[in-house]
Amino acid sequence: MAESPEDAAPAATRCGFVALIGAPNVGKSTLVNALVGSKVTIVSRKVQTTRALIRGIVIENNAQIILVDTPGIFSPKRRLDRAMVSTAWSGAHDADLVCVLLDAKAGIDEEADAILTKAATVAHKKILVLNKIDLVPREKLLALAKAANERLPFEGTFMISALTGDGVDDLRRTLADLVPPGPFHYPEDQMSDAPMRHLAAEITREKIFRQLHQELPYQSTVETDSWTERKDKSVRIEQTIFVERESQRKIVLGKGGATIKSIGADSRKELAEIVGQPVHLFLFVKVRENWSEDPDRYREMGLEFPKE
Ligand SMILES: Nc1nc2c(ncn2[C@@H]2O[C@H](COP(=O)(O)OP(=O)(O)OP(=O)(O)O)[C@@H](O)[C@H]2O)c(=O)[nH]1
Repeated sequence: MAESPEDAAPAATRCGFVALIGAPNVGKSTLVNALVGSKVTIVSRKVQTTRALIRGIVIENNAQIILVDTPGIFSPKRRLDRAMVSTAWSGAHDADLVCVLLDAKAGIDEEADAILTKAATVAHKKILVLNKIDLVPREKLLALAKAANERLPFEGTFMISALTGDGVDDLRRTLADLVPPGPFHYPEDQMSDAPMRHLAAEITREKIFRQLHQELPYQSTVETDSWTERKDKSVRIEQTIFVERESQRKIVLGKGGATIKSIGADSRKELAEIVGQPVHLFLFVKVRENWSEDPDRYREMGLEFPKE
């Protein structure tokens, strides 16, 4: 976590880390985007798209809220999955405040049940956030809020729709009140400390997800190799997509390179919007057997490499 001298800001400011904890697909990334008001993490219909901790930063009144968007929590089987889960929980233990998100439509299902049990072991203040209220009648929400509050003590319960923005302002104000007093950790104009290279890799990965619907996306990763600002105010970005097998490389390339071309075009368009300047994107596809067992790839994604 960033350090700044105690006297760097007036005493009236507040600043803290808020971890979002919830089952895959509960809407954490959508909520981060709604709270921050600009796209900082990728959103996909497929589960477990968020692999690393990506923070969004919000200023509300005199408070700086640093959001830690954790990977979805689920029962880990593969090594990569275990890394994601332990990263998620270490985010919760390091934070000043924890938001436990429940999908209002799904209610307390098996996954939510496991999360509530584990959340009870986190010592920090916790807030219950029932998301997707646009999909559920009011009576059901009240019953769910009651059931969850009976499981563990929450500082407050919020019923929101991260998608429509309903209730999000209220939640933001409360988070601002609850983070501890202290100086800002980040410059005020900084929306996300996720390095642009990482965000750029996430965007390309999102396009791979969208275009290749089978098993493949889970066995691929993207790294940004270079990011060069050019004299004509455009930026040249080179990225490598790693897959595990030659057959997968062929799928990513597509017939005559059609698939990779289309992935690149989509990604380039979105990157240009985000950076606000023309982007030249170069994508390479490499086979790296067992990349999901390679500690270096984990470091690139901001994850700890689990020992077993
Ligand atoms: N109807 C409705 N859909 C929502 C809401 N919030 C999120 N969603 C949808 O739920 C899906 C999952 O949202 P994400 O934000 O990617 O979920 P996540 O928890 O970050 O998922 P992981 O990264 O897999 O952990 C997306 O299709 C969102 O559009 C909401 O308030 N209402």
